Amino acid sequence: QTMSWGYGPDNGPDKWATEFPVADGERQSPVDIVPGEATYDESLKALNLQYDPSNSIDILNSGHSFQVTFVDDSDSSTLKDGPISGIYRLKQFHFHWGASDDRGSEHTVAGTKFAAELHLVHWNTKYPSFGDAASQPDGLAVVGVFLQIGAENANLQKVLDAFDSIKTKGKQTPFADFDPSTLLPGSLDYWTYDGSLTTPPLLESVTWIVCKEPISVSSEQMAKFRSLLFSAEGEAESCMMDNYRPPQPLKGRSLRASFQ
Ligand SMILES: NS(=O)(=O)c1ccc(C(=O)NCc2cccc(O)c2)cc1
Ligand SMILES: [Zn+2]
Repeated sequence: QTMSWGYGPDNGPDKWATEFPVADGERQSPVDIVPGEATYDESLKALNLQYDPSNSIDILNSGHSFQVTFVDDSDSSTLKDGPISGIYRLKQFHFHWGASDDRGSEHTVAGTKFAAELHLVHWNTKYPSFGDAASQPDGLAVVGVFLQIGAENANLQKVLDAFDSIKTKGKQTPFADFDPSTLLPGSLDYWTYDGSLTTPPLLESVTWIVCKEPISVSSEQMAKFRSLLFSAEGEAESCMMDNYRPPQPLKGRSLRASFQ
């Protein structure tokens, strides 16, 4: 019985290719973003993110991260413009983080690791559902935001305050009226490239949009992230940390910048 994927020595990123051969594919994520190698593209539009806080439903410990899930049966929380065409709906947001403040992000910037990375996951409404979109080359668009150690982030704290009721894998609790735009940086300058999901099934269906400006998180708040468990209730406790995939080869892909 093959163990399910995770981030440990026996089931972590170096082992994923066995069950998910696309792990060695041509458009895998994350990547190391080298600003000097990005091409400024003046045709790239500004990101148009319109989120309705009433669409937030619940917060879940998925066993790999935690996620806040949104109602996506209408165009009330959407991503438009930027590098994409059409309308993409917000499905969920989640994070990746480290066992210590010196690592945790998936994308890196000229080798620099941030303490954590936020992913806002959207799907292309030209397809009937997230699941259908996830298997299409233009099916998904994920906005990535780096978290850098600094001042406490009051907006992020609202998410962390829900952690006591989702400590173990599979637990979820209502999480209403949360506006994810409060987690966006002041500038929406971004890098963009064609990539994949950063966890199995690693589908090569993601237009990545990584914001240049980080948001802040305090060291104490990062400790709260690490209070979650990978393990389910009744299992041997395993702290949720280092749930990030390291950068993958760019393999000739173009990396564009929306800014000079
Ligand atoms: N870290 S990431 O943003 O690349 C990411 C976003 C979403 C997912 C995800 O939704 N996984 C579950 C899934 C994947 C494909 C089809 C499905 O129905 C569900 C995984 C990774
Ligand atoms: Zn992610």
